[in-house]
Amino acid sequence: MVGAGSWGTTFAKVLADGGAEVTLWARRPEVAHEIREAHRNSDYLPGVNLPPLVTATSDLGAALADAEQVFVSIPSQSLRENLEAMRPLLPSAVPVVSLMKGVEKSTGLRMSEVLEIGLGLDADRVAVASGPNLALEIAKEQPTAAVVSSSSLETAEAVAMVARNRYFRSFVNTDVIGTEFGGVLKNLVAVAIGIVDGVGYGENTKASIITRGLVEMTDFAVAYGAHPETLSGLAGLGDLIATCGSPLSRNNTAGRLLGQGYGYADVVAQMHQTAEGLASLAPVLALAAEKNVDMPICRQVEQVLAGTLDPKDIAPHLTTDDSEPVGERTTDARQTQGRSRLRRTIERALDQLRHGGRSAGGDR
Ligand SMILES: NC(=O)C1=CN([C@@H]2O[C@H](COP(=O)(O)OP(=O)(O)OC[C@H]3O[C@@H](n4cnc5c(N)ncnc54)[C@H](OP(=O)(O)O)[C@@H]3O)[C@@H](O)[C@H]2O)C=CC1
Ligand SMILES: O=C(CO)COP(=O)(O)O
Repeated sequence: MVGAGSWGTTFAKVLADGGAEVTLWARRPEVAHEIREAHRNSDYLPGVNLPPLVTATSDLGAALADAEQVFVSIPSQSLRENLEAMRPLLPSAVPVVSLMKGVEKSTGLRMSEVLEIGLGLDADRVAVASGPNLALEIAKEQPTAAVVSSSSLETAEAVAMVARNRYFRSFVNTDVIGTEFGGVLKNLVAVAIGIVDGVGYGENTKASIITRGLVEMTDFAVAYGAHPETLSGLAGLGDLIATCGSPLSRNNTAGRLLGQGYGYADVVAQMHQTAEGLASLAPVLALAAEKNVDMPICRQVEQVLAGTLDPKDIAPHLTTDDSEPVGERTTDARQTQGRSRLRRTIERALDQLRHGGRSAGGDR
């Protein structure tokens, strides 16, 4: 496991509780020492005991030596700088799994793409795992589920087999784009919900934004080739509900601070853990513009971050243009939607034929 923050450490526990021997790589020797000697990571998971099958090192080579599967859980914006060191140390032919939920700011690439390029891997060796997975709840062994996705079903199943225990169930699919973008995009909606919480608005506002947020997530991901059912699954709707509903979410927390009137710099200074949504917002909006996908909620979050929108003006009566409510599309828009829905239905049918009657999307 590359990364010993809250998620890397928790996922190491998930794997170990399923019977795997796990070596965590921590960049700080003192973190590795505490995990090795005291079976704790008090910086990130206070009060949680780690199983004996989890050990740790700050030597990347020692962590990767003889690994049968490699999981990566560091902040998305720091992935690229770590790959050069990882590349010569990576055992050949093992799956590499991204647990990260961001896109690279400078390129707009998903984390699986950065792994493929930076480590020189075939897509079939790369998998992503995503779902409603708030680390602290899982570290306390509260039951949940996730999706492991790879363009190779065999790779996804091999990883899911290991990432499974009495409180953690892994489903599989081959819709990497949908699974990965689900995790990225729910963070942006969670920031919006945090802003709403911070302002003091109630459940109607939040439900409207969550529901419309899911539409934005689906429109965006489908425009990039995702299957819409993946966005209704654990990696989309599931994670959206968990992240928007929990004060444990760092994205939600960052939003709440913005809603309470703190500026972007203050929020970043107050966050001691990774809030991926803040860095993913700009590249996601750039990608959305490339495909003509309207993302009014994300745009409003961007304006709040930039200080050009008063947080209390964030609202579900969002418009696609100055006059048009988001959900009530014009006839033209409906016709375009109808056409793209037909195209998606045909693509799905073809995809099902390719996958022996099963769609690549959805959680299985
Ligand atoms: N926490 C959660 O509930 C979940 C998180 N995720 C995703 O997992 C990923 C990691 O997040 P999470 O573990 O929560 O983050 P944390 O902030 O808890 O931990 C970040 C980890 O990455 C290390 N790190 C920071 N900067 C670098 C760097 N430049 N190079 C190498 N290592 C670095 C930190 O080391 P140090 O301690 O030395 O700073 C720490 O071990 C994110 O993409 C997040 O979206 C996904 C599902 C659930
Ligand atoms: O991805 C997560 C839950 O699935 C964690 O969300 P935060 O990064 O907002 O804490």
